[in-house]
Amino acid sequence: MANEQSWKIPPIVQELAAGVQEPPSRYVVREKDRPTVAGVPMPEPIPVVDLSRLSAPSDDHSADEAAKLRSALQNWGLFLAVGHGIEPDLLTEMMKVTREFYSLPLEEKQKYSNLVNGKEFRVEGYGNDMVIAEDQTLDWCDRFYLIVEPVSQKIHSLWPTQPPSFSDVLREYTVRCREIAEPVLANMAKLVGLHEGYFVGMLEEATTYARFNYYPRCPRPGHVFGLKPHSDGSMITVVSIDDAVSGLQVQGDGGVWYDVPIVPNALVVNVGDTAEILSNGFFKSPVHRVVTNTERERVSLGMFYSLDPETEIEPAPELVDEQRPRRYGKMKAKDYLAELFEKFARGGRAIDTVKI
Ligand SMILES: O=C(O)CCC(=O)C(=O)O
Ligand SMILES: [Fe+2]
Repeated sequence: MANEQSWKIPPIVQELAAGVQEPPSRYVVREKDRPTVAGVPMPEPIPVVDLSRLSAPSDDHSADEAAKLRSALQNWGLFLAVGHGIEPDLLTEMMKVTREFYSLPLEEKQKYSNLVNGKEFRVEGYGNDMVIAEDQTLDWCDRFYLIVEPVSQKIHSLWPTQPPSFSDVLREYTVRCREIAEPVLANMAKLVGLHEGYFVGMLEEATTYARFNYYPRCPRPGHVFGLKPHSDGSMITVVSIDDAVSGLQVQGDGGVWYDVPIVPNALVVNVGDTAEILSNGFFKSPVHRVVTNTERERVSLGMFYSLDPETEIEPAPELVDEQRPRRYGKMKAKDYLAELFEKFARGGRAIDTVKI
């Protein structure tokens, strides 16, 4: 029986997409906000940073690479990481089990639903957007969120038993991804004149979320968002994007949307709102979105390095002075996350609520 709140429980897009010729109206973006599916190629090539060079003992290479990182983070808030040490086989395997998970029958995936008792939304689990308003525009994607670190925060019952290797591959990938995040954060701290361990230290015992995204084919890519424009709430995010199907776009100066190209075995690393706030605006958390296509489904996996829920997010005192007054207020990480979901649902940005 449909009750008055049934709009709060959106359908699984994968199921919906299999049966419709047109996206239902709840997915259709207002005309003025609709995406141009072929984004603009980057005006300059998207920065590629070789992490093996960045971490090499001080020599010319590491200085060159640090300069590239600086310009990438200041101009785009995002770069493609190569030389990151994760073997191509592990990347391939991670994406393979992601696709296999989404190929499972609906009843199997629903065992990990993000709706507690079939109605209360929580971040972790499998499903769709948190719906807070009946007129909210929904995204053309399904997602599966898991806390992967620290072990004490994991919700073990949400770790899928199918495909059988999913959990092992994810555990291995989590360890290896942290080996990427930490040197990037150490270099980011150095770029703003903080000691190397400043940001890394804040992430010890903090929460890392894995978000598996699934974007079904869409009969009208120009009318929907795979993922609406947003910035991530994390400190940084490491994303493994589909190696064959593009769709990720980043907003550059003047509001222009640029396609992020696929570079084999590279990972996308982007700054999140937390790093923007902690750095007092030195780093910019880029607005990005995902567009769909008529031909092929697409998957991606984001690892969101976030602060411990009880920690206050606020500019590092060392980065606030008369020349650079404080640009952001403070908010507990857990409250920021709640704000992020709320704002995301309404198409806004949480960071705007703490800007001074
Ligand atoms: O699918 C992608 O390429 C990006 C996903 C993303 O931006 C996110 O999960 O926050
Ligand atoms: Fe994102």
